[in-house]
Amino acid sequence: MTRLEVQDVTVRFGGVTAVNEATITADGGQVTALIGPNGAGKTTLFNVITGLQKPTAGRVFLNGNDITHTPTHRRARHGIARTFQRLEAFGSLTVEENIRVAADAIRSKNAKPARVTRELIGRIGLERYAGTRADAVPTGVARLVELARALAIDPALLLLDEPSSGLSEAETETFGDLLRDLAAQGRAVLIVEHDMPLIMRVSDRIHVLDRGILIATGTPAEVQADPLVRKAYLGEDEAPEAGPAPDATLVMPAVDEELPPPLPKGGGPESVERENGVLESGGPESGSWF
Ligand SMILES: Nc1ncnc2c1ncn2[C@@H]1O[C@H](COP(=O)(O)OP(=O)(O)OP(=O)(O)O)[C@@H](O)[C@H]1O
Repeated sequence: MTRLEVQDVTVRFGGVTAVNEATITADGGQVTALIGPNGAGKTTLFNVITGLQKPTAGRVFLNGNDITHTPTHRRARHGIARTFQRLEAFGSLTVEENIRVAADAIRSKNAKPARVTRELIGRIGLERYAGTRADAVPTGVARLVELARALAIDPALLLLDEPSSGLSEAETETFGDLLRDLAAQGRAVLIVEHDMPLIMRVSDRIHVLDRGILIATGTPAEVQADPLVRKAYLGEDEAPEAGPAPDATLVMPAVDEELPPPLPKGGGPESVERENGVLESGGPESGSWF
């Protein structure tokens, strides 16, 4: 079974310590979440796992093998796939062609790229957009194209960076089910996401980063009841006294009351946002967490 281990990873950018001795794991068959406020170091840690960012210190292991210095393209061959916060699909290619390009990369595994592409289009529900240019589809659909492209290499470890931004409520619901299915297939799914109801619903385990430091790891209920996490959510002055673990379903409304409401979910086709031809994530830019 797949196992990712990130051990004591530190990343410094000049005087900024983006990640500070963080240790996290992600296992096959599970959805693992990495959450934290803006600037907590989540994307930096993803970059370390995929090889885009060299850690200042610490190591990364996949199935016990040290991949800390393995180049990004070789990590992909080892079964690590990733989607980005800022969408990366080829705008001038159709949705189908985008997926096909990725599927072509696994020829060596004896899978037929055309069949893989067709199956993914059906499975992710992209039939309607298969012939549409990727730069002409709604943001939510573009996110699903990213996911399909990542799945085309049949990854053992799937890293998703804010995959639900731009999805409508209904699309998010379906997306959550899809994540559970992917884990049920034995994949390790590691997700960075600001949509807390989604995270609490789909995650087996959650790691919480705050200013580069791992402050908690546990089940959704454990993490929501953790005094340090609640302090990070509510701010220094508003943190409640540490008390008995509240029921997970009770925590969310309480937290919502304390913070500004989250940005609304993208509304499907109407939520397309583009800048210089690049599809935007539409993700939350505010400092609010829940
Ligand atoms: N290339 C870089 N050079 C300098 N500082 C950086 C760089 N990349 C990230 N940082 C800083 O490192 C810290 C962590 O950033 P990171 O993007 O990893 O956080 P994040 O948790 O993913 O935030 P968000 O939720 O907003 O995406 C921030 O203070 C950020 O400004």
